[in-house]
Amino acid sequence: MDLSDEVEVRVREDRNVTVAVEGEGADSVPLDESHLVVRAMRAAFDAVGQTMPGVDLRCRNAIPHGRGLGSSASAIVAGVAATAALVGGGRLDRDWVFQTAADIEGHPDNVAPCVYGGFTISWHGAKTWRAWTAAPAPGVLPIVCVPRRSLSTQRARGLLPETVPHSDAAFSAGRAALLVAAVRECPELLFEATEDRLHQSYRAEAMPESAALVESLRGDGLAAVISGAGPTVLVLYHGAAGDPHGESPQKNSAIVDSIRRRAGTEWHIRPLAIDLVGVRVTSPRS
Ligand SMILES: Nc1ncnc2c1ncn2[C@@H]1O[C@H](COP(=O)(O)OP(=O)(O)O)[C@@H](O)[C@H]1O
Ligand SMILES: N[C@@H](CCOP(=O)(O)O)C(=O)O
Repeated sequence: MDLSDEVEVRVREDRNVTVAVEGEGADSVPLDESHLVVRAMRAAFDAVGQTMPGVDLRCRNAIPHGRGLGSSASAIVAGVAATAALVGGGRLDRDWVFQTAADIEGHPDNVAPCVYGGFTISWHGAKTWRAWTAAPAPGVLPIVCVPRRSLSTQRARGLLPETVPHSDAAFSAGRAALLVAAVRECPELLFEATEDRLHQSYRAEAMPESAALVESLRGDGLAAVISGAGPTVLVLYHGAAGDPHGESPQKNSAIVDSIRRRAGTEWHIRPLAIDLVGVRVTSPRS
């Protein structure tokens, strides 16, 4: 989705590292070596066998933290992409960034869309992280409902059971396959494709308001799910069910207004474009 942080990196003459943060996380993230972008840069320099130079980092953050919108993956990808550009003379090797960032994050779920943009499926192959990317069908509009309260991915993970019933696993495999067809070609199937039996009910106790909003929006026929590990609610909208005209700007704005009314003032409702490019490195500013 088209929601991104910006990290400006200036190489220093000495080995010191400074961090300045504006926007999301400005009052909570550390400003020292433990800052996630610094950690990612250091790990990426280690991976290429080079010593990290001193840098001044300026982070302008737009992605809310701990909301299931992949802020940690974005920070890691920013640090690794900056390193790739510094060691590669400005050239961005996306595949290397993907491998390195997924190693650091420990899974590729959010790193893959950050690096490549679009709709991605990612997994671990025999030896390396793998990703398949494609553009969603025209007119699929993601709408995120972001609550004020955050929830760490670590806590949400802790609520998942070690095992699930075989019937739920089979149901989920079918829905995962259906989701690919729905996002790529048949958005009218998005509602059924987003039925979940793998994580939402287990995590509901940690985010009851999100679980209630998902249920209420799905009651209206909207394809609402928990985004990532939560607590953001994501709606994948594509016109009203049975409407032959599909989406339109007016209808999109009407649906956003209706979600706003339903969710209430505790939620920030944002329609987001789909970014098909992924991480970008721009030339040094003068
Ligand atoms: N831009 C950033 N800069 C520094 N640290 C970050 C940044 N984004 C995320 N983090 C770290 O990652 C944590 C959130 O990660 P996580 O719980 O996985 O949630 P999310 O769904 O937002 O990725 C934050 O509390 C912070 O420690
Ligand atoms: N899909 C994974 C990872 C979610 O990460 P997040 O940072 O988007 O919350 C999961 O559900 O655990």
